[in-house]
Amino acid sequence: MDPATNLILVGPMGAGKTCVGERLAGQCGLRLLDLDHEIERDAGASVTQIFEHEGEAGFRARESAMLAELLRGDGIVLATGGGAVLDANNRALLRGRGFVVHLHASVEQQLQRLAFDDTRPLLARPDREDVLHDLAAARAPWYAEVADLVFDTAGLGADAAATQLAALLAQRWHRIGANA
Ligand SMILES: Nc1ncnc2c1ncn2[C@@H]1O[C@H](COP(=O)(O)OP(=O)(O)O)[C@@H](O)[C@H]1O
Ligand SMILES: O=C(O)C1=C[C@@H](OP(=O)(O)O)[C@@H](O)[C@H](O)C1
Ligand SMILES: [Mg+2]
Repeated sequence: MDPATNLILVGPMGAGKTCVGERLAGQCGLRLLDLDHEIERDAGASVTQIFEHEGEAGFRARESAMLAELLRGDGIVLATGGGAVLDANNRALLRGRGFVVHLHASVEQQLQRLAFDDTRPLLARPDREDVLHDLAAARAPWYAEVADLVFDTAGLGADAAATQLAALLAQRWHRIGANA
């Protein structure tokens, strides 16, 4: 962890990286960048379209390249995608370029939050619950490897999660140059 730099959110689909990240950035006076949104902007295509045309491997290559580009800068809140921790180089970059928060959500919460979502290609199948359990088991070591802090969003709406996380970060994240 480099205390001088960025705040990075990792965790599974539906944990709230994007929506809690937006609120948190506002509270911390930082800019939110969302890795998926930046990939989509750069590609001129949605994540789903990229998966369709280039496969998951194509998406992962774009994800690694964009992650490296975004983490060249300082002073951002970065909401990653759930699979950004799969690649060892990505994990080294995450650890080296920011304070990493693992936003945790249970599979039950993920299923509820994403019940009507059709923008996540890995969940475009009937056995979503099995997929989410398998991904959680496979990725748990990678989230643990990169995380400086684990924050469980259970029972908290996005606003409350951001407020509580901001309070925790004021104690735990010693950002050089920050007033807090
Ligand atoms: N703490 C929360 N409480 C209730 N709903 C949430 C919470 N966090 C996220 N959501 C909802 O879950 C969905 C996915 O959130 P999102 O921020 O896109 O997750 P991620 O980026 O981690 O995949 C959105 O509809 C969002 O409003
Ligand atoms: O878990 C994953 O592998 C993915 C998570 C998604 O982002 P969110 O975690 O923001 O949903 C997105 O990057 C893509 O659909 C793949
Ligand atoms: Mg997201």
